[in-house]
Amino acid sequence: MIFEIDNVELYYDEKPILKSVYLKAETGKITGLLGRNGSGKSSLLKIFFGTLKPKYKLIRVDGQPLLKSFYKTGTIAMLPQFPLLPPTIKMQKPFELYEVDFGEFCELFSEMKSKNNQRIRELSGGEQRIIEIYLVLKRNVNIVLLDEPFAQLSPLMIEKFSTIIQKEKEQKAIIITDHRYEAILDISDDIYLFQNKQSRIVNSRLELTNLGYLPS
Ligand SMILES: Nc1ncnc2c1ncn2[C@@H]1O[C@H](COP(=O)(O)OP(=O)(O)OP(=O)(O)O)[C@@H](O)[C@H]1O
Repeated sequence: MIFEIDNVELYYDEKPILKSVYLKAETGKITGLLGRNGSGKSSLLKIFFGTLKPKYKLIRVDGQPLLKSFYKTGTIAMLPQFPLLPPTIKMQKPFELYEVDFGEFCELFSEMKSKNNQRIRELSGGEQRIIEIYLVLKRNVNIVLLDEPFAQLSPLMIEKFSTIIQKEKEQKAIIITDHRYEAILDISDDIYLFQNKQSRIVNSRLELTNLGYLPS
């Protein structure tokens, strides 16, 4: 499947944030978004998901315009920057809500198995994030949006999730943004740089340096 967002125009209090932004994601591909702080990456993900209304945008799925908020279709999942899970529920509960196999999770993350009776608020920030990323990635949807999944993860966890993301892309389109640009460059099939309120495809690390995103 091909997912496109086109002609995005976003203003906050009349201040332009995004202008004529275009982005494409495809089943079988990881699309990485890079850009300086405040360049509009999170806003674009929220607009795609449907929780932020811009002045203008057009979303197409396999060429057909999508006329309702994407999240209302039940075919998209998003990991926002902020915590997703209610703090008082027990760790195992959201697996039922998201219809994700808890046993498989425990096999992959054996260190989390003994914590299955703990409440979300009793886990570390990184442990909570591990559960959230896993749930969003494993949901039965067509497209997954990940906003800074790696921010609280240790290097080994970043590697582990990079592997899971690469496996999940076989059935899904995945859009990911993170300031750990090495990890993003490693796993992404396509990279967009957000700059000057616009998005552009970049093809090499040198281009990212020449465009002033990476230090020379
Ligand atoms: N609710 C809001 N009201 C007003 N301005 C906002 C709001 N949310 C974001 N902005 C502004 O919009 C711009 C883009 O923000 P956004 O969070 O999309 O950037 P980002 O590229 O995801 O940044 P970061 O990498 O730092 O998370 C920023 O200048 C920010 O100050």
